[in-house]
Amino acid sequence: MAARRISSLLSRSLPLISSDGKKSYFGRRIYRYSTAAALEDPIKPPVTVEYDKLLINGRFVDAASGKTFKTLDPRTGEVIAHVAEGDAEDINRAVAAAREAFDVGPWPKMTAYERSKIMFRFADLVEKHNDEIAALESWDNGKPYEQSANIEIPKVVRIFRYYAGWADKIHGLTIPADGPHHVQTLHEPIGVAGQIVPWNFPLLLFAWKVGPALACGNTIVLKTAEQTPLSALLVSKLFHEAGLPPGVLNVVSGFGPTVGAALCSHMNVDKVAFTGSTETGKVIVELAAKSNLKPVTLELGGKSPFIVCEDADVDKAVELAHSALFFNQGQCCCAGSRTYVHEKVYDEFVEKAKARAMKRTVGDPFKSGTEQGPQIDAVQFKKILRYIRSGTESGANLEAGGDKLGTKGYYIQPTVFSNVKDDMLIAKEEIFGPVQSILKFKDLDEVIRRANNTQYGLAAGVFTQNLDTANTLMRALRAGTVWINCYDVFDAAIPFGGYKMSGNGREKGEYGLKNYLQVKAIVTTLKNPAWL
Ligand SMILES: NC(=O)c1ccc[n+]([C@@H]2O[C@H](COP(=O)([O-])OP(=O)(O)OC[C@H]3O[C@@H](n4cnc5c(N)ncnc54)[C@H](O)[C@@H]3O)[C@@H](O)[C@H]2O)c1
Repeated sequence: MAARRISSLLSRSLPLISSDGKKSYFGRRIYRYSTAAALEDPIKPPVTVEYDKLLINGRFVDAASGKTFKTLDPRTGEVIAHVAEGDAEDINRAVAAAREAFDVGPWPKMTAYERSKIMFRFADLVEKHNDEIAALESWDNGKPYEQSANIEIPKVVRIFRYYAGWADKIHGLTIPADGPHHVQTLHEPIGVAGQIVPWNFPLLLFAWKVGPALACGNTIVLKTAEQTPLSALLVSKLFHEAGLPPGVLNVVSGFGPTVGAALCSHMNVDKVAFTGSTETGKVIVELAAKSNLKPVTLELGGKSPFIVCEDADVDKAVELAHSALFFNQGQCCCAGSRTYVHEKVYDEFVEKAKARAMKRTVGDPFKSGTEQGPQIDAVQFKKILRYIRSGTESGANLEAGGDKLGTKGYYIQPTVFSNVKDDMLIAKEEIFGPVQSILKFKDLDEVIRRANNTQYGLAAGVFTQNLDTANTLMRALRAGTVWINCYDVFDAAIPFGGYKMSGNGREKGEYGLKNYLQVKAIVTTLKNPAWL
């Protein structure tokens, strides 16, 4: 769809939620958001759903059972589409297609350059259809359209170009060994990769998984999240238009305990890559171990610290900490969900963080200027509201927000708690919503100990102008990524993954290729000595 048409639809006048209401509550003044009249009349998304079946062996097909499930609009809870619901039988069909495309070919037998050309063509097609794909992503997920169109889909394009560039640069080594032997290694694709993605970044995580797997010559059966099945079907169609042979990329929509479990348990799947909760990650590893011991890479949950040191420029730190937490409705595995602030700047920081949250524009994702849309679904919505209640009940100060917005869909007020203690649930567990928890600290040793005192280790943020402080923290923090004076920098070349129970393996960058390669050692006897 033409970009012009989409932007004209988006500029329809619709008021955003204003945030200037105030109300006395338990003797304290807290801020309240005004009634969300604007949310009652959702903007019609500028896209239609064309693909709602399973994609197996290059064709869109119904589920073997004929069943479908509903995918819902998070703005209203209304049905967007009925999508074919796969189960174990469909996984069998998809794995058979992927197996054939791997064992017989053509994918791993094509030259790397031919594979890379198809991936580059696909990236061009995604770029061409950017606005249409972004609209579908935002409709199914609830994230602001401008975020999808200007950040996420361009990043999908970048990831595919990055890995297309790697396809013909993957090679092994020659190794000097004792004795009369010529030793070399081949870096070979693993085979059929099972990939399971969550709903918070449906296409970006599709790209993180599909890009490196295809560059290395693997074939794929991918399971989308049941909340967001649509965008992967659309782009997979484009991949076939770009020349991807049938069977190389199969997409099976459906639920975790059926489709997901069948994929992880399948004896003909050679590897599983999973992104989702730590709880489900444990199930995945167990299913893989109990079947054929396939290797598993995991990108799981987090409770990442964002540390504001005493020398920080408070205004900049407030803005960065705000986006570190609230980006994508707070639904980020690496959200900076424990904001540690030095006592010298704490009071000023809390006041400004509250004011910033109050200014956050919550509204229809298709309205230009919206920073925050609805949460993904009723389950997450209720869970977040329970955490907010728990924060208040455990004695944290509710500085802003604290409630839902509107009567339709899953909108939640940007919420800020101060005076949060490490042992409160809101400081320990992953909320996955727009709830900022601010904690006070006195010195570096203390904040290092507290920041590391978690089962997670996905990411950390540090805000300081002092080089020694930055150097100390970047080494002491036990996390897969440490962002210094920045946050959420997701370049295609930068590896991403977790320490501890945030997962294992790294996605993106050169490291991401390792998940999809195995090493074969070739040893050839030489005449002794070889040069005679
Ligand atoms: N580390 C990362 O890169 C990263 C990125 C995004 C999200 N996450 C994490 O994902 C979680 C939110 O996503 P969610 O609620 O959809 O997680 P989830 O674990 O419930 O679901 C993720 C995916 O796993 C599937 N699944 C569920 N049960 C399964 C089973 N028994 N067998 C196989 N597959 C199964 C789901 O259908 C979905 O596709 C958060 O904890 C978040 O931190 C991590």
